[in-house]
Amino acid sequence: MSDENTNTQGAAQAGTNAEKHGFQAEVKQLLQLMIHSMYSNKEVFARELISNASDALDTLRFEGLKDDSLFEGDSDLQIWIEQDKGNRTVSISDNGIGMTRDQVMERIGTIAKSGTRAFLDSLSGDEKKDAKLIGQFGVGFYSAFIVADQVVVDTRRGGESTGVRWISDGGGEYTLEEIDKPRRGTTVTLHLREDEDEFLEPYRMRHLVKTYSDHIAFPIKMREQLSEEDEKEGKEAGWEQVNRGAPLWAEPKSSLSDEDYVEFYKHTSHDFEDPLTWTHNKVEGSQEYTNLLFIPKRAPFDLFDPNGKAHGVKLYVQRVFIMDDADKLMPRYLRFVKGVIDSNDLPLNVSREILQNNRLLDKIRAGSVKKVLGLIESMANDEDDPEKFKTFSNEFGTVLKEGIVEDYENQARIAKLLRFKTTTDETADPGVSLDEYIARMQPGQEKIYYITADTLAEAKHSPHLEIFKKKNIEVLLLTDRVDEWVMAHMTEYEGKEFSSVAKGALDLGDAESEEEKEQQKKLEEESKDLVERIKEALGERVNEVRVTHRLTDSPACLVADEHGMSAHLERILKEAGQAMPNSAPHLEINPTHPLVEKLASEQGEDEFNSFSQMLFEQAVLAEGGELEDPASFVRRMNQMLLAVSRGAA
Ligand SMILES: Nc1ncnc2c1ncn2[C@@H]1O[C@H](COP(=O)(O)OP(=O)(O)OP(=O)(O)O)[C@@H](O)[C@H]1O
Repeated sequence: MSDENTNTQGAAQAGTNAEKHGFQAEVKQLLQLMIHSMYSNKEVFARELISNASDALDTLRFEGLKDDSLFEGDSDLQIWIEQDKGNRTVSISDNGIGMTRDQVMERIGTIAKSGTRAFLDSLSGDEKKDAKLIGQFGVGFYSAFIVADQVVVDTRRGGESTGVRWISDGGGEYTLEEIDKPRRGTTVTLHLREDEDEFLEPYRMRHLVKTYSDHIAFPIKMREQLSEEDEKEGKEAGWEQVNRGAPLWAEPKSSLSDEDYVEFYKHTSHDFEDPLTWTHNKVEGSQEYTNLLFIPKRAPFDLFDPNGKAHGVKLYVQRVFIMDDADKLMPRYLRFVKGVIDSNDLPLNVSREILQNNRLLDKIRAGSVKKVLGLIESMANDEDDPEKFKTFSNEFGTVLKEGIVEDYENQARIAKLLRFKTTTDETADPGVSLDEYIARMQPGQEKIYYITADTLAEAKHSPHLEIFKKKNIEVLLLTDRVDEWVMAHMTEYEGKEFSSVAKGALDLGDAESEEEKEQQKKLEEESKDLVERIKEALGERVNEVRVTHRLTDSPACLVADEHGMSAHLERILKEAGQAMPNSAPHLEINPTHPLVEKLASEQGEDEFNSFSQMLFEQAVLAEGGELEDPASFVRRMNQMLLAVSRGAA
């Protein structure tokens, strides 16, 4: 067994048939950054390489279910760690699935993750901060270069006749050559850097394995430690298992410590930070399964990248790894959840096709979603430790919102967990809940009001909010990209309807007194002529002109149809390249505003027209919209300024 676990004498020299290849530019940059910013956490290499070995064993066990020949008669799956003081190397070997030459080129030397470039650009140069970010990106195999100045990978895929050797010093190039490799699987040999001799000490590596990889489901073996006597006699050390070697999730909760969970999380998720929280359940009854699900502390950099592939939740059947296609196990809106689900009932020879429409799996998924929502609820209700929910909400609140659309069955539960900035409390961290909103609704107020906009400033200063401010009615300020879409699907909460302040004729219900309603009616009567004249002047640019109910300080604003799209949504869709029919908005005017009074007294036809256009155009701007003909707006504005200054002179 031992003969294969180290592959070189001193620094490895590429053989004569070796080919040189260059790293992808991103890899080069990531390597340099990693070596510098991760140095204070250099021991992560052990966890990362052992995780990769364990994944390779999992894959072999799964593929071997269908193709027994992959095992090549050796189904005793293990990981070996060998230290060689003479050559100053540490090697980590597995008899897992291994890689073909093409796979090596594809997987080591390139980074397939989408958004890598953007990620690298987002690094600040501050080593401490960057270390956290890189950790979240997944340092993986490349972490080997933190402690090694040369890394050699020998690998042979199960069933292939030849192996391949990959050698690199992390400087931008690697060589590849064909080798003879009797044992299937992979050996990664690290030629340690000058000051890294600590990793040659057996107790140091054992400690690392115990600390970080105790619950890897496969035996991790190291050399027995010989007594002085045995050494004198020249006895060769055998192998002994140094980790616990049982899958953590299968053990009873009572025997596990928080450290056990944290260590396991870091392994399965390749996360660098501790998880925020977790839930571990053994479900028995008509279905038997175990789930161990974690919520991370930080959103991955590609959370909103449609091509981003999160590590997500892994499916096991009777402890055998089956797949990590997170979509089947967790809905999209919980894509940040990590961990394992292990079923006792699914057949071991399941294929992805079978899993496509599997009722058992659907039930497991539904049960696991309920557990995750329960976990979030317990954070939200934990008054002793509000920080956790704050972190959760700030990192994942936006994704959770997608659940309103995606998971109708749990909509009410999800809505309860959302937090919003509002006109009453825009500094609340993480925000105001709908329950809090309802508790402070004004007497007579029946609806939950909201406004959507691109930015908080735009939302806050919208003229649509004027009457709400005056009446002390709280309005939710929605500025996430998904908000329009979410609100189209969330019509009510606890029997209270949602209402956009920018849509339809405003009805404040009993929040308005009879007297106010009378006054409004009177104003509408008196302004009939003015409304008609403005409508005539604006023609097709507006749908309807009416006297506002919303404004107290502004002269005019735009309003969308009750059931139509808000101007904000129309803009989002246009920006996304969707062809939009040009739907004209309603213009609401405030006849008590001095500018509108001035307009009403304008006798000249041309002046009235020009003034009306300007009123409309400033309403478009106040809404965050763009003018089709900004130059004409500026011309009209200048004309008016001149007229005013002449009048003043
Ligand atoms: N011991 C191994 N046996 C087989 N394949 C391996 C082994 N180590 C690495 N690989 C392959 O190389 C790929 C890249 O590994 P790397 O550790 O960089 O990234 P990762 O494990 O996919 O994700 P992360 O960046 O989160 O660690 C792996 O996905 C795997 O396909």
